[in-house]
Amino acid sequence: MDMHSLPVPDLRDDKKHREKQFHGHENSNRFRPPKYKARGSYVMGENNNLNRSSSVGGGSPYNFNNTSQLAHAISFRETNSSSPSHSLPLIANNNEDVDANSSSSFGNSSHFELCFERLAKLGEGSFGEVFQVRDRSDGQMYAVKISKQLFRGEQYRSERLEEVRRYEQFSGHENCIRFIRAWEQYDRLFMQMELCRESLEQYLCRCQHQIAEERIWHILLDLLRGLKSLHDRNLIHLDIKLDNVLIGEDEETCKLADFGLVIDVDKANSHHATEGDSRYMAPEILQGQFSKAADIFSLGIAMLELACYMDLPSNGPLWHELRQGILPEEFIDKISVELQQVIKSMMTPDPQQRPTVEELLNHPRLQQMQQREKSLMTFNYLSKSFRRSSRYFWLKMCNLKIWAYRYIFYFLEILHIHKPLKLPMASKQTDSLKPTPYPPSSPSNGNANPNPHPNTNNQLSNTPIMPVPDIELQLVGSTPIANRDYYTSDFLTREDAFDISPQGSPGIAINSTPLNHKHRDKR
Ligand SMILES: Nc1ncnc2c1ncn2[C@@H]1O[C@H](COP(=O)(O)OP(=O)(O)OP(=O)(O)O)[C@@H](O)[C@H]1O
Ligand SMILES: [Mg+2]
Repeated sequence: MDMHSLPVPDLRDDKKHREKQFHGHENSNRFRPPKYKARGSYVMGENNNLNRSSSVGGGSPYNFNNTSQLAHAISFRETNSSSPSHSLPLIANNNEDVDANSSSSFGNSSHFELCFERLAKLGEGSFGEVFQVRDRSDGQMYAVKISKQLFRGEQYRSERLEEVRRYEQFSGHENCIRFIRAWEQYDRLFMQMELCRESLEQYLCRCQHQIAEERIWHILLDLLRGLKSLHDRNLIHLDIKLDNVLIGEDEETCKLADFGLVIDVDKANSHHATEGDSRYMAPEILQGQFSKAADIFSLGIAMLELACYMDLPSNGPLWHELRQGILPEEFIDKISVELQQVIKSMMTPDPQQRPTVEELLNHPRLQQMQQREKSLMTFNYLSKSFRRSSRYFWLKMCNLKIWAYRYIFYFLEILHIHKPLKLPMASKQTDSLKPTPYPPSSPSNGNANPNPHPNTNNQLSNTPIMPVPDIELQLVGSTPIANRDYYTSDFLTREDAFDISPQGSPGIAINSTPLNHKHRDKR
């Protein structure tokens, strides 16, 4: 193929595009090259699965027909699936928050305004504006993409709704954007999806040329995985570019987004397919050849832009050189030979010679990374289950300890009932402790004076011998058995608890809860 003979796309120069976009002055139609009209006209994928499940009415601020004023949920999923896509977003109970610019009555506000608080504009493309919103019903943050153009006709509307089908299709994949639901109202399409941190384009502008090569490899791996989920279904993205790759909330995972141009490979060449951004466009697209290899080229050139911080041309001599396998040395030299080779292979002019997604995923470097990820996941899984089982085991042990202590104290209690302690008490008792007098000592045991203290013998002969308070019952009753672990020392080595000498106050002795260490400290 003589690549020199390729026609130069007639596009406006957009050198300042990146800066402008980063600062939010993007002209959204700038990147769209003139539409390539392939043979015949592109017929929208059969739309007979379309479910318009629910609708909410409202007076329109515009003058549309009645049907367009109603909010319709759009979904191509099975009606019995449990996903929320069949339902419209919930209208919050408290509608007072509806922003002042919109009319707050249910009758005049769009469903979007009733359900979401618009916080910021995240970006804009040729088809839609994307806003960061807070869902009034659950307080969570989302992104909502609102189509810019009104549905001019059924064909245009069908094309826009096709994007919903694709979002739904890839929503479950880790490297594709998570889709929540879509609905149409006032001849516009609204798509609610997960909120991402930023696009790769914005990331590149923020980091300048300081993205580590290791990170580039990780991004490539993520995008190849996302792309594989499309190619496995025989679908092609046709609009892979930094702006259509989003970085998730974890600031790590890269996700493919913007499925507006996705098309079935088999239908792509016989129908009216739309090519994407000319800066990322594979050369064969100009001849009307749409294939999976076109996505590989776009991903390759996007990696070149990311790794070498190269401003990609949308036309001109450099545009052609890049499509003839000539990569400017001053840029490509910045990266390792290994990465250079991968990018060059992805940008091979002949689409047949380009590696497939599977072949790229089998690259030794990417294999090694996947292997490392797998071992890390296994390690995380094992350590998680070890932590869980050790927690379970420890709980069981604690329960055993609790039961063991309970039994010990029940046992001690029983022992005490049968053999109560008979120790002398101080002659002066506090009023707060009203001890019951000892029963008269039995002559049979010959223990007329049970008090062994020599200094108190005389006093004791005139005063009744006081009993030992029921210490053990206080111990059991005042211990928060169910709430903590027990240590033998808590119960068994507390001298205070059993300190019933005449000087000691029985009141202190009664306060024998093992947890109360203050008493000991005071002394
Ligand atoms: N879920 C999201 N979270 C955060 N930002 C987003 C999200 N979706 C889109 N954006 C931002 O909005 C921009 C435009 O979104 P999107 O690419 O879907 O619109 P588009 O009109 O289809 O664009 P294009 O011109 O590429 O077809 C993105 O480049 C990105 O910066
Ligand atoms: Mg886009």
